[in-house]
Amino acid sequence: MYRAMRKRQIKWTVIVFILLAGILYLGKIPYDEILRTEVHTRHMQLMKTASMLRQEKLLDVVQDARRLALNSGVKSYIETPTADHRNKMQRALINTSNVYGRYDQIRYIDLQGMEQVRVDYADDGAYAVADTILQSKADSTYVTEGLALDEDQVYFSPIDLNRENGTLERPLKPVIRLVQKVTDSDGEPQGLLVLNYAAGEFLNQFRALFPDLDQPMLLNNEGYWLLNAQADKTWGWLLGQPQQTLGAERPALWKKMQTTPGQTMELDGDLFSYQRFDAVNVATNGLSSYADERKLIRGISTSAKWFMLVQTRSPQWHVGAAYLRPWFRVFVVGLFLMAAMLVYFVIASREQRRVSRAAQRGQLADFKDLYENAPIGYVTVSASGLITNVNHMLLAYLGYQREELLNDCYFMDLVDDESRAGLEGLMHSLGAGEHEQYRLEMRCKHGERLTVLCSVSSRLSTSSMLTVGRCSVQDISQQVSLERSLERLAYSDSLTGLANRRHFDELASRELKRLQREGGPLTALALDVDRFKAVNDRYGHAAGDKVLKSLARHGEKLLRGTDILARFGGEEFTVLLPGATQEQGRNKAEALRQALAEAPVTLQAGEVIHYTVSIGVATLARPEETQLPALLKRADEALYQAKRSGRNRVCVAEPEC
Ligand SMILES: Nc1nc2c(ncn2[C@@H]2O[C@H](COP(=O)(O)OP(=O)(O)OP(=O)(O)O)[C@@H](O)[C@H]2O)c(=O)[nH]1
Repeated sequence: MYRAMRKRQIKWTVIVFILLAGILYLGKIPYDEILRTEVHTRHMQLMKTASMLRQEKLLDVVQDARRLALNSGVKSYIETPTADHRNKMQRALINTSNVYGRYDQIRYIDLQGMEQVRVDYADDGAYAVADTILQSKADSTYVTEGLALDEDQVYFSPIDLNRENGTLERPLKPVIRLVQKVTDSDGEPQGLLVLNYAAGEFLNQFRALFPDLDQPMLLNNEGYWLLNAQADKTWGWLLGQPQQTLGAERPALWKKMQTTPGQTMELDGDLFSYQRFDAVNVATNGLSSYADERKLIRGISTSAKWFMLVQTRSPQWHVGAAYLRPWFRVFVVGLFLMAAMLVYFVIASREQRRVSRAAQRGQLADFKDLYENAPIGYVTVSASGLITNVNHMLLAYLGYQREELLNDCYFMDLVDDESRAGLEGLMHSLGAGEHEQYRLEMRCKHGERLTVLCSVSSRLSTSSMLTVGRCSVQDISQQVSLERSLERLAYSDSLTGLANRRHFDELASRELKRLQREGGPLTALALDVDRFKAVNDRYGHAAGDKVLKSLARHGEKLLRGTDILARFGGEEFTVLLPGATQEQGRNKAEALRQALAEAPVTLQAGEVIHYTVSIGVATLARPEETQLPALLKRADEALYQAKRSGRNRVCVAEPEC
């Protein structure tokens, strides 16, 4: 049994563990979705901020160029290109470079593409380079584009790395060239202002916007990295590494970025968010004061189309997840332990209940068996005495079918009126919860009576009201019959059935007490068969017995109900006549003598035995119990006197003094 229980416990523990794991896993899915959404929201917010930052930076550069174009030093050289005015222009350019610190170079290039003034920015400040290293930039795209500008337009070059004399400057210096056309007071174009914006500033600020959990990247329109945590992947098209593109590394992502507006996607467990940088959307970024400027910016919509890409690696995007915290792991272990304990206790208690129910069923079956097949009768009654159950033996006792009694018959209806008192006592004991025994006469179906011994037991409610009563019913008819036989044997003469000496003494004592209370005389007769020995001798002992029985029957007939006739032994009989005076006693004795003398006994052989009796009579006028032996003695003496006087006669004893 315990092994089966252990197996069930293990089986259910495994099932509950699988269910719990399933629930936790299912709970993790939406939870991860929330985390993804949080990361996505953060990515989007930061990219929006970055977009605004970029826009702000570019428009600041435009503003700087505009201001510089209006600078008096610049203007004076344009109007009158003297050496003095050139110095003024140089100072203006140096000034601007120093004030903002974000221009690697600021140049003034004439309409032929020749550098007229060039101010470089170094760690210790801006300075004008020597005239000897000024170069012609007529072949540069930005010069061509600049010369084609309308008035008030500016041109932004694509981002590039700065070169010195044709070779890339180290460390790498990302640069965006801004070209502003300048005109004289007549509106005639005179040259170009070219500001090399050191974009490293912006790239660093862009990077600093994002927390360490995220890896922000910038890519140009062709998928080359401008910014990447792995620096060796950047500027591939300028460093002779054309394969270093996002398109080569993650084709699916790159394709998605080109076809779908900004969104988040998960690749190999990492979360990616991307967004296109689009200068045309300046107004939507809240920089409405610059809204008009965008119309004036040329080239930005194509050459400066970048992509922002933010990657948050798998461990990072759920780094704050509750299920990675130590307390959650403790909670889960606790949960599983509790589940295991719960399974253990539930199954143990179910097993205990099962065992207990089986035991109860066994007990109930035993009880039913004992009840139904008991060798004595059982009857169960409700509070009103209605029979609700009865066993086989009681049905056999009474001769009923079960359906004749069940729920249709009251126990009282089965008890004889003679036992009313016993029945009342029985019902009282049932109601009081007493265990008592009652001897009752029950009525059988066909009218016979059955003497039974009923033992009662009952179940009471909490308010001491009878709920169920039960009686065990034992048939004691045989016992009662035996008792009566024994009683007869103990109190009667076995030959004649008359009272024996013992019974006579009891009956006489009772009568004496009554007479003492009520008053009245008492007469005793002593009766003896005359020459009985001769009867025995002549006809045999059996014939003598027949004579004695005949005498007893005739004597009983002649006497009153209150008179007591007893055989003391042999052929001697005694009669007690309560309330009879001496005269009445003598008359009764005489009547008895005559009747017996006239009642001979006929034997089977046809012989007739005539016999006579002698009777002695003695009377007590005021009897007392102690006087009985003396009374009987006096009657005996009178009997002897009758014998001596010739027999077949009545003699009366002298009254006592
Ligand atoms: N058949 C029979 N005889 C009995 C019984 N009890 C005593 N007897 C006999 O009764 C006889 C009594 O005889 P006795 O005492 O001599 O007296 P009797 O013959 O009647 O003579 P008297 O009394 O003097 O008239 C004896 O023979 C006993 O054996 C009995 O129960 N049945």
